[in-house]
Amino acid sequence: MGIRTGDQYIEALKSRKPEVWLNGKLVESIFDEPYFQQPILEIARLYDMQHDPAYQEDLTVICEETGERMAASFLPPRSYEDIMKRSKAFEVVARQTYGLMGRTPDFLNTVVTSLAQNSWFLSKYNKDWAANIESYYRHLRDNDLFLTHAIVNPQNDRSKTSHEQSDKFTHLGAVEERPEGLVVRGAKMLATLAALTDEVIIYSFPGFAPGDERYALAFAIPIDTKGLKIICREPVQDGTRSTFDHPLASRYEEMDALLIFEDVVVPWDKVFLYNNVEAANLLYPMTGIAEQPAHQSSVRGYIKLAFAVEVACKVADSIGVDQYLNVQRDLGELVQSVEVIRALLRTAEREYTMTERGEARLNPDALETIRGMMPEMYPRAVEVMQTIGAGGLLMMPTEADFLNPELRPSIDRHYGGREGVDAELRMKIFKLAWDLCGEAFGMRALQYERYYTGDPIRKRAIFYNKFKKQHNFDLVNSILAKENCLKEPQTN
Ligand SMILES: Cc1cc2nc3c(=O)[nH]c(=O)nc-3n(C[C@H](O)[C@H](O)[C@H](O)COP(=O)(O)OP(=O)(O)OC[C@H]3O[C@@H](n4cnc5c(N)ncnc54)[C@H](O)[C@@H]3O)c2cc1C
Repeated sequence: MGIRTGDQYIEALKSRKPEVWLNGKLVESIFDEPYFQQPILEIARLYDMQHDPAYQEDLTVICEETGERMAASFLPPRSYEDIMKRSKAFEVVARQTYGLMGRTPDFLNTVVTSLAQNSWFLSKYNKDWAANIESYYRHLRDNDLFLTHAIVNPQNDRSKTSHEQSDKFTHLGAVEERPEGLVVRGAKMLATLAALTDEVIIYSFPGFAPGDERYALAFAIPIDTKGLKIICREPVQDGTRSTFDHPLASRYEEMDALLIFEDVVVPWDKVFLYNNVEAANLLYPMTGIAEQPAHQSSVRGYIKLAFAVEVACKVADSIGVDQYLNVQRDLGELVQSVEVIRALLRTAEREYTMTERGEARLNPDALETIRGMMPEMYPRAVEVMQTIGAGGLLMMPTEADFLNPELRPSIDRHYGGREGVDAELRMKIFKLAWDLCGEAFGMRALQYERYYTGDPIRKRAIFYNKFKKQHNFDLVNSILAKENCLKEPQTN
């Protein structure tokens, strides 16, 4: 089939009925559910862009195997040109959603592409796993499917591993092997956009201990597979909020969910890893699933940060406070943080290396530095926005007030900004800012930057430990090696 249109994506959504729970109710029709409608249209728009002559060259490439167009995120990177082709595609998608939708289809396309490109690693343990991921990659690519993923065990008791939890199926694990497939039971988090996707892929961060064999799993299934329960978090919008009042929250709500597997049968040809703690722990370091998705998320994060910084600058300019030194200092800091991320991204792309098997991998240190800095830089941008917007963020009336002819003269008189910024423009700017720095939507977007790629604290500690192991400390060693003799005291 090749690249899908938005309509084809929506038709697929309408054709199935996954078990999605929202606000205590089973969702009857995903497409007709008001909470989901606008985000569905945003995703559909991304599929349509693949067919739009204005974007097609940036977003798609011709598949060598099929001769059809495919999303550029399915292109296995084998050169600098491939890296930059993908980078451009990630950026076009990110710009469309202002970086606020983190789990657009391109994200997991890169995960499956990197797993398939490195199937040699799985074949060391089981030839079928390698063949399964390769054919899954083709299935995903050729049908242009939309995936969610859940790779983290719910918190429950973090001081214990999976097999030590009081219930052995609190965390997702294998129950039994049957001829038709592997039966799995338990929960996994935090599947963003799960209700709106076609399929889900499960794998895990490293960290399995002996005894955790049943939890060492990787597989994929359609989102409407029997026994898969999707429980959504409390929504941040209800589908009726005005785009004037909530220009971002009303459009880009990415619903997160807990996935509970109630004796779900995973066909054997969709199992990529099972019952092998060593393979599960090495999956990240050996297959590039850290780097390829990190490329997508770095580009997206860069756009999101750049957007937040632009909003902060507009807030300051609209009320004339950016003439003050302290405000200029804060905004200058934010602009520099965008430049830091941009520079790191370009470094990661330029300083790629080729693996023995021909994969072009971005510089992992630069990518990890982006992932280490963003959890501080993005919240800082939000904090500066709150500080500069101050009380003004809390006095904005609604679209209904604005449209009321009785109120309008007062609004026009009292809600304007500096000269040249009328009440409508100022309200629009401040409402953008409020969605980012006050609304639940904005707090979720902030929490996303902190945690979407794992715990930033432990990730930074891992980064330091790797540095210590691999770095030769030649600068300091060279001075230590010099003969810095203590001078003998001069005697006359
Ligand atoms: C908005 C959002 C969207 C997300 N989307 C997805 C998604 O689509 N798919 C997906 O799979 N995941 C997703 N995630 C989940 C994300 O991967 C996890 O939140 C992240 O890995 C952190 O894990 P945790 O939330 O369980 O925190 P925990 O690991 O439980 O950490 C909680 C706190 O305890 C500390 N802590 C916990 N364990 C230890 C330890 N062993 N040593 C030292 N300190 C410890 C941490 O430092 C942290 O401060 C999303 C998260 C967010 C916030």
